[in-house]
Amino acid sequence: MGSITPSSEEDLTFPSLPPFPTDVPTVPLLRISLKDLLAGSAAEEEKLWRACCDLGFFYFDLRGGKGEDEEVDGDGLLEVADEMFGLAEGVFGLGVEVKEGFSMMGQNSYFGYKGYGAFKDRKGLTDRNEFWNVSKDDILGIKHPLPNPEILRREESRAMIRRYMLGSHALVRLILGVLNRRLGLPDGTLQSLHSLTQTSGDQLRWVRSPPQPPSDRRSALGEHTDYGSVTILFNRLGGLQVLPPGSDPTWSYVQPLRGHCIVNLGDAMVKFTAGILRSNIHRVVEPPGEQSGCTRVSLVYFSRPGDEVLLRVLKGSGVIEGARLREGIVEEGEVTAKEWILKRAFGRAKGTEGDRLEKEDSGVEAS
Ligand SMILES: O=C(O)CCC(=O)C(=O)O
Ligand SMILES: [Fe+2]
Repeated sequence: MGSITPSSEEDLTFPSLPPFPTDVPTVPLLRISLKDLLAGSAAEEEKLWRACCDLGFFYFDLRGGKGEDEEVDGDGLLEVADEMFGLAEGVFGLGVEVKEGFSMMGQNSYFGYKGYGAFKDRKGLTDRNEFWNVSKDDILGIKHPLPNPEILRREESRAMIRRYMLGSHALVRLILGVLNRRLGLPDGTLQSLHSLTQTSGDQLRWVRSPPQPPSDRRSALGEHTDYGSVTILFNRLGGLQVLPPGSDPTWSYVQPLRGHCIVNLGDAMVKFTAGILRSNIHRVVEPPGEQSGCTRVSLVYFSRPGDEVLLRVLKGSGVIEGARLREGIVEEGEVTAKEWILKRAFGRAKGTEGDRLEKEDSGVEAS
């Protein structure tokens, strides 16, 4: 695994942070240019398709990418993502007791706060992160507002989060549009399963992991596949690792690149396409090298199918039907996205079997 070698005129580092080391294994994710994709580049579309089939992870270069309808706005999203990192400081800076008052466990809800060490991995080891989930349906007024601390009830915070969610969702729709075409599905199929106005488990998450004692280090966030559809991730410090497919896989870092987000597919896309698309195992460990002394915060948008969407192989595409037959997938029973998300989310809280993929079980925790 080489390291990312940007073309010489590009500086994709984060000047205010210690550098990402050059001597650790990294995954050479494909870099897709939003600008070129929007301009209709067939080569860019082909790269996106390959990345989604082969690894299920890619970099999306957001710089200068603006759609005609103004919904997709790469620079606008980069800007609001920056502001969202600022808001995260205020949210995590609240006292532990305040934060615990919004615990997702206490509320038996998937939204709100998860305290440091509240989840266990399969080996029973507790995590080394705290996170906060905010519901898209709350922010867009599709459901009534959930309990939130004052900092997240402020209209300026809600407006910022709304912009961030709309911007991320616009990217998701663009990606789904390309995949829909390549899969030969009837026009708009994937987009309609991920409509903004439907109730869904879509959410943002901030994840925060403080430095760990050198003598006692472990994953900050255990290995898992995401269980939704498309994840849009903003990283600044290293720590995210992917286990690439292959006979002798090595956990490899994803080097954060300024101006880019990281996109990965979740298990719902694998289900819908009978395994044509890939959701890859990943985890978060301490930032590498000189970065290990820093507190790591990441910003994630998880898009998921609408609550009532059935998690099953999609009809209407010969390509998908061929894959279903090849894989011998016979579907029994019906699971809605809502049921599936709750099962996967709370399986994880307990570190139980409930949190695993079924047939395509990768034997790992899900996120
Ligand atoms: O923090 C990251 O970079 C990744 C987070 C993640 O994988 C998750 O929350 O599912
Ligand atoms: Fe994840």
